[in-house]
Amino acid sequence: EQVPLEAPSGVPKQKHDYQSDVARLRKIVINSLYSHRDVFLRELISNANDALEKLRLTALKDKTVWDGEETLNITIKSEKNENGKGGRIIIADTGIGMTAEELTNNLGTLAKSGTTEFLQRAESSDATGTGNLIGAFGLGFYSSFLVADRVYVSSIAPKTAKNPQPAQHVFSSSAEESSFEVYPDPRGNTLGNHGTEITLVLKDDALEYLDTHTLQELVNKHSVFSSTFPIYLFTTRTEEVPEEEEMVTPEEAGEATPSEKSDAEKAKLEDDEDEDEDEAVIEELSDEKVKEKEEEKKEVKMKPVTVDEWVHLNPMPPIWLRDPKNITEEEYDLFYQATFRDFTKPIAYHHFSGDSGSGVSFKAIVFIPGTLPDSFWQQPTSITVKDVRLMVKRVFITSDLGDDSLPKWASWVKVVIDADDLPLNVSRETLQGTSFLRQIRRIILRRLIQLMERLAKEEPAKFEELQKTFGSVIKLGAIEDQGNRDKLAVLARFPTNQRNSSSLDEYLDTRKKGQKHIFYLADVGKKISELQNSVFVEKLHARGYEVFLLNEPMDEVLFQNLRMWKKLGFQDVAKAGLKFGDEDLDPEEEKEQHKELTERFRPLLDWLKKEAGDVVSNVVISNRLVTSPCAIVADVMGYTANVEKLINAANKKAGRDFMHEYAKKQKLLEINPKSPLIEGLLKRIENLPAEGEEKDLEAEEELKEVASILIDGALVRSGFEVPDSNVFFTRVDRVLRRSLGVSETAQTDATVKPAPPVEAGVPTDEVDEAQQPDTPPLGDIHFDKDGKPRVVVPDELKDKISIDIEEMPDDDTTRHDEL
Ligand SMILES: Nc1ncnc2c1ncn2[C@@H]1O[C@H](COP(=O)(O)OP(=O)(O)OP(=O)(O)O)[C@@H](O)[C@H]1O
Repeated sequence: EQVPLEAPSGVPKQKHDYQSDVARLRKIVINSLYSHRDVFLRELISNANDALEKLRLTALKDKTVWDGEETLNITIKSEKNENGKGGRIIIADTGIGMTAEELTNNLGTLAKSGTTEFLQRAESSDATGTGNLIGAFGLGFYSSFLVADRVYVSSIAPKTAKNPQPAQHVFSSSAEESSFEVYPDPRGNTLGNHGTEITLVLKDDALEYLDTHTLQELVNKHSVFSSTFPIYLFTTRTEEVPEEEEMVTPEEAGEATPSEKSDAEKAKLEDDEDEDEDEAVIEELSDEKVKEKEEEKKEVKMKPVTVDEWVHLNPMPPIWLRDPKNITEEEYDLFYQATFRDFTKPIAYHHFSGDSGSGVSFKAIVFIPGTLPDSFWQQPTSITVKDVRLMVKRVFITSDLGDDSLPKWASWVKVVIDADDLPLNVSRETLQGTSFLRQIRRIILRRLIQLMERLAKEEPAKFEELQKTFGSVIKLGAIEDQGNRDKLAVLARFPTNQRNSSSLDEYLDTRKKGQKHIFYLADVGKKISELQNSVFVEKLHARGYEVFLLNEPMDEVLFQNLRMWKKLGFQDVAKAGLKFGDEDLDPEEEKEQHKELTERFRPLLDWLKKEAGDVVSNVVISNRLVTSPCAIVADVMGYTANVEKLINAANKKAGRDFMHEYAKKQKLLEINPKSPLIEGLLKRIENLPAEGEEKDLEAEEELKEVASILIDGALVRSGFEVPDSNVFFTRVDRVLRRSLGVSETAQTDATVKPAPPVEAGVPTDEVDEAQQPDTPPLGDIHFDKDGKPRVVVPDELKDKISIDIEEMPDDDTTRHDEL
C-alpha cells in the first residue's frame, strides 16, 4: 500500500548513512530485544513529552515559539491498511519539532555518553542481560524498529529568527537499510506550527499493536507517569443511534482532533445541562400520553454508527498533586522510574506539601533511590545535583538548581517539587538570587532526614537497606554538614564487640555505671572479627563493656569531629589513659598500686626501654590487658595504628614532616603485670649478673632476642607495622631452633644450581615431552599419534561440537584469516 509519506519520484532526497554506533544499536534492537518490544511506545511517548517540555521552556524566553494557547498534547492512532493486511501506528506531539538538519543529526547519530560501553555490554551479553540494560540505558527512538519495518518521522520546528520559514520534513528509514533519507514532506504542512509525527509501518508479527485496547493497556502500564501532557488515543466504537440523529452530529463521525473534540464535548455537556433544566419543568404526563410517546419511540428506527473518539488516557492530575492517601506504593515506584529513568525501585519516599517560608506554597515528593552512582565515591569532586525537578504550577522549569544547591552528601536525592506562586519565567540564573532556593535546600534536607528517621523507627528492613547503600554517606553528612550533624550522627550505625550494628544512642543505653567514655577501636580495612580479638578490646570485652569497632575510613573522623556525645567523650582504646570509670580503688590508692607494681617491675621496664627505644618513648604497666603479655598503645599526642596508616599513605605523596616523625614515636609499650611471660622475663632480667660482675653475654643475647620478638609481636598485635619483617623472622627462626635444640649456628646448605645461559645462535624449538602439561590449554591445536591435528575442547563440549581442520600444502601462500 502506498504510504502518502513516501516521496514521489523526482522529489530531491538526501540520503545519509547511519553513524556506526547507531548502526550497531539498531542491530541490537532489531535482533536481540524481541521479548522487550513493548518498550517502543514508552520510549516514543517519553520523547514526545521531552519535546513538549522543550517547547514550553523555549517559549519562556521567546513567545513567538508558542503563544501559550495552542494545545500541547500527544496523540496515538492506529490505522489498518484498507486491504486488510498490515497497518501503522502514528504517534504525534505538538512539541518543539525538528528541522531537516535536526532530523539528520538527532536521529542519525548517537550523542549519548556511555553509548559505546552500553553497546559493548549489550553485544557481549545474552538477551536476558540486555533486557536489564534497556532499563538503565533507554533505547529511545531506535526502539521503533522493534515493531516497525519502516519508520517515517515527519516534523516541523517552530518559526524563529534563525529559522524564519520552517518547512515540514520527513525522515524515512527501514529496519534493514544502513542508511536513511530526509526530504520535504510530500503532504505539505500537516502538523501546524510545530510538532513531530512518527509513523510506524508495523512488521507482520507486530500487528497486535493495532488493537487500541493493547495500546491503551501499554500506556496505562508504562506511560501514565511519563508525561505531564495529555495523551490521547484514537478509538472507534459502534453505537446505536436514531436514524435522524445520525445527521445531527456529523463531527462525531469525522476525525475530531483532541482539541476540537473537547469543544464538541463541551457542547454536548451544555446540551445535557439544558435537558436537565427541561426536565425540571416537565409536566406530569398522563398514562395515555406516556403510551403515545412509547409508540412514537418504537417507530424511531435505530441505526448502528461508528463513533470515533479521542480518549484521554492520563486524566488524573500528576501524582504529586494527588492525595497521598489514594496513591499506592506501586504508583510511586512507577512514577519514580518513569521520571528519573531509573530502573531500580526507590528505597523510600516522602510526599508532602508545605510553605517555603516566604509565602510560596508547594507540593513535593522526596525519593531515596535504590542505588548510589559509582561516581559518588570515585569522583567526589564532580558530583552535581541533577535530580531535583522544579516545577511551577505543573510546568517543568529546571532540574539544574546549581551545583551547591544541596550539600555533597545529599546530592543523590531525587525530588519533584511543584511551587504554586513563583513567576513562570524563573530560570536557573534568576533562581540563584532568590531566598526560595535556600529554602528549598533546607526543606529537602529536613524532609530527607525525617524520612530516614522514620525508616529507623518504623521500618527496620528498609532501614537496613538504607544503611547498606547510604551508611557511609550518612557519616559523611554528619562530618561535612554542620547544621545537620547531630541528626545525621543519630542515624549512623557502627558494629561493636557485642552486636552487628549500634547507634550512638543505643550504645549509651548499655553503658556501665561510672563509664565516662564511649570506647572505640579504629583500624581501617581490618575485618571486624580481627578488631574484636584485638588486645585493646580484650579486657573491655571480658568485663562486659561495649566497644565500637570502626573499620571504615569515615568512622574515626566522625568521632573526632563529634568530640562528645551526650556529654560523654570518645576514648580510643588503643591510646594511653584508658579508664573504665568503675575502678575499685580511689585515684590515690590506684596511684599507689601502680607505683608498687612499677617498682617491682622496674628492672624489666628499664631494660625493655633500652631495647625498644627505637619504637616507643616509654614502657609502662598496663591496666587494659587480660591475657596478652604486652601491647603498643599510642600516647595521648601520638598516632594510633589507624591514623599512622592513613598518614603514611598520605606522606608517600607529600614529603614527611617533623611533626609526623615526632608523633610517630609517641607510643608506649604497655606490659601486663599478670602475664606469666612477663613474670618470667622479669626473673631472667633480675638474674643477669649485676653491674660490675662478669657479663653473661650469651644469656643477654638470648634475652635481647626474646625482647625484640615480644616488641615486634606487640606492634603487630596492636595493628602497627613491624619496622623490618626480615629481621623479625630471622629472630623467630633462631628462637625456634633453640627451643628445638637445633644448632643455632649450623648453616643451611645454600648452594644452588645457577640457571644456564642460552647458547648464542642455537635455536630452542626442541620440545621436552616430559615437560608438556597433561592437558594442553583449551583451543590449542595438537597432533594425534597418527599425526592428525586436533583442537582441544572442554570435556563437556566434546560431543557437541566438531571442528574440521584443513591442511594447507606447504607451498600455499594464500592467507587464511578466517582460520
Ligand atoms: N518527538 C520528538 N520531537 C522532537 N525531537 C525528538 C523527538 N524524538 C526524538 N527527538 C530528538 O532526537 C534525539 C534522539 O532521540 P533518542 O530517543 O534516540 O534519544 P534521547 O531521547 O536523547 O535519549 P533517551 O530516549 O534514551 O532518553 C532526542 O534527543 C531529540 O533531540
